[in-house]
Amino acid sequence: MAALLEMRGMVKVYGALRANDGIDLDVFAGEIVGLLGENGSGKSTLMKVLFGMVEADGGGIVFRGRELSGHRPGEAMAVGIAMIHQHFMLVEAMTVLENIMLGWPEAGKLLKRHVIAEKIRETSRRLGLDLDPETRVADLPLGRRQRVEILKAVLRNAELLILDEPTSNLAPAEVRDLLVVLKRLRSEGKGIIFITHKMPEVIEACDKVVVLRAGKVSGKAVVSGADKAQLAEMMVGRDVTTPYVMKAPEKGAVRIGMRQLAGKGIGPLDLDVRGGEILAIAGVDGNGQLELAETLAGLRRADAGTISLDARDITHATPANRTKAGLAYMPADRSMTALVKSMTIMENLMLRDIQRPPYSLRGLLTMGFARRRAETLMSQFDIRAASPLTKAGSLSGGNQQKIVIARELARQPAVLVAHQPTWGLDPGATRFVLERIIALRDAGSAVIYISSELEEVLAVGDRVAVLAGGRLAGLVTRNEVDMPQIGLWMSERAA
Ligand SMILES: Nc1ncnc2c1ncn2[C@@H]1O[C@H](COP(=O)(O)OP(=O)(O)OP(=O)(O)O)[C@@H](O)[C@H]1O
Repeated sequence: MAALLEMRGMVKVYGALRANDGIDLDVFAGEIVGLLGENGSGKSTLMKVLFGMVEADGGGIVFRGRELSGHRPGEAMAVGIAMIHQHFMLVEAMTVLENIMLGWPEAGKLLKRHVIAEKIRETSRRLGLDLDPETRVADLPLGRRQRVEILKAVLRNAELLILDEPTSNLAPAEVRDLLVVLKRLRSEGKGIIFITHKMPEVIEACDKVVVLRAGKVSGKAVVSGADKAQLAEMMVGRDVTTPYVMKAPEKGAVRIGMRQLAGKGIGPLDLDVRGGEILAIAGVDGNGQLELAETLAGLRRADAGTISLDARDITHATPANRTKAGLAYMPADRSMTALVKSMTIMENLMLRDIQRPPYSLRGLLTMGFARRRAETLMSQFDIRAASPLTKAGSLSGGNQQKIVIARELARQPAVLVAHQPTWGLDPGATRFVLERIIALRDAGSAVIYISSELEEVLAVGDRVAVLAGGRLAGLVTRNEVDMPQIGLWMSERAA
C-alpha cells in the first residue's frame, strides 16, 4: 500500500540555522504518527512546510500520489490536509455552525443551513465529539473548541490531520477524550500526525513515532511491542525519570497571604504561603485557576478581601508595583501575554527591570551588561537561538516559554506565581524548570504553583491544595496526600 503522505529529504533553512535538515516522514492511511523531539528540534517547521505556511528549501512531498510543492494552506486544505492549531481560529461570539460555515464558504453556497447542522450532528455523534451546532463557541470549554476544529477538518474531507501539541493546554479528562476521538478518526482511515512531549499519550495513541533532533530524524519506532524504557530514552535522550530532590522545607515568615479574597470566579479564599515553601494548587482547569493567578498578579480586580506580600497590602497595587514589591508571575499562556514577539530575546529578558540598575544607571541603559546577562540566561536556560538579538517570535514555542521562565526566575522574586509553567516544554526542559523552582524555594522564596498536571503538583508541592469552583476544596501537606481524596476534591463543584 502506498503511503498517504511521503516527505523526502525536507530542508528548511533560517539564516545559518538548518531547522529541517533532510527529514523523511511517511504517514499511511489509518495511522497515528507521533512526531517528537526536544524544543526547537524542527517539528513545527516541518508541519508548516507540509501545510504550505512556509516554503521548503529542499526535498519533496507526495500526498495521495500527487506531488505537492510551492503550495499555500488553501491548496493543502483543498487536497485533504488539515492543521489543528494550538490557538484555535474560531470566532467566539458565533455558534459552532456559524464557525464551520465561515471556514467552509463553498458549503454555504451548496447546502442549506439545516443540512449543514444535520451533518454536524451526525459527524459529532459518529466521532464522539459531543457538539451541538447551535452552541456559542464562547460557552464551550477549551477541549470542545478544539473538537470544533477537528469537526471542521472532517467535514471538509481532510484525509490527513496535523495536530501540533493538541494536549498541552487540556485537562487530563479532555486529553483522554481527544485520544478517543483520534482513534476513531484512525479507524475511519484518516492519517494523523500528532506532536506531543508526553510519553503516556504516545503509548496510548500512536502507531509509530518519529523523533527529531536538531533538524534531523534521530530515531523511529513502532510503538506496539516497543520497550518503554528504550522508547523513553529515544524520545528524551537522557533519563528524566528520577524523582525530584526536595530538602525538608525551612519555612520562614509568611510572604504572600490572602484574606477572604474574592473576585469573579474565585473565593472567598484564605491562604498563606511562607518563604521556603511551594504551595501547589491542583484542580481541573477552569475552576478558578486563571482567575486566582491573574488576581494575584494584579491583572484582575479583587472584589473583596486582601492580598499581602511581605506584610504589605498589595490588594490594589498595579502589576508594575507588585513586580517592584517582589512578585513574579508566569502566566499559562506565555507566548501570547508575557512575551513581545517583535522584540529581541535580550529585550524580553530585561522587560521587567529596564528602569532599574544594573540595566539602567543614571538613566542610561547599559547595553553591554544587558547582552552579557542575556547570553548567560540563554545558556543557563538552554534557550536555543542564534543570538540574544534574535526576535523572540522566531523561536520555537518551547524556547519562547523558556524566555519568560528565565526572566521571572532570574529576578529571585520574593514570591513566584507560576501557572502551568511547563506547558509546551519537552521533558528535559520541564525537569530543569521544576528544579529551578525548587531552588528558588530553597533560597527562601514563596511559590504558588498552579497546574492541572497532578504528577507535577505532587512532585513539587510542600502542601497541595485543590481548587474547585473557585474555592479551596481541600488542603494537605505533602505527607498527607491521599490520591482518592484529591480526586474527590477535584470533582467537587461549588454551587
Ligand atoms: N521564522 C523563523 N525565523 C527564524 N528561525 C526560525 C523561524 N521559525 C523557526 N525557527 C527556528 O527553527 C528551529 C526549529 O523550530 P521549530 O518551531 O520547528 O521547533 P519545534 O520542534 O516545533 O519546537 P517546540 O517543541 O519548542 O515547539 C528553532 O531553532 C527556531 O528558532
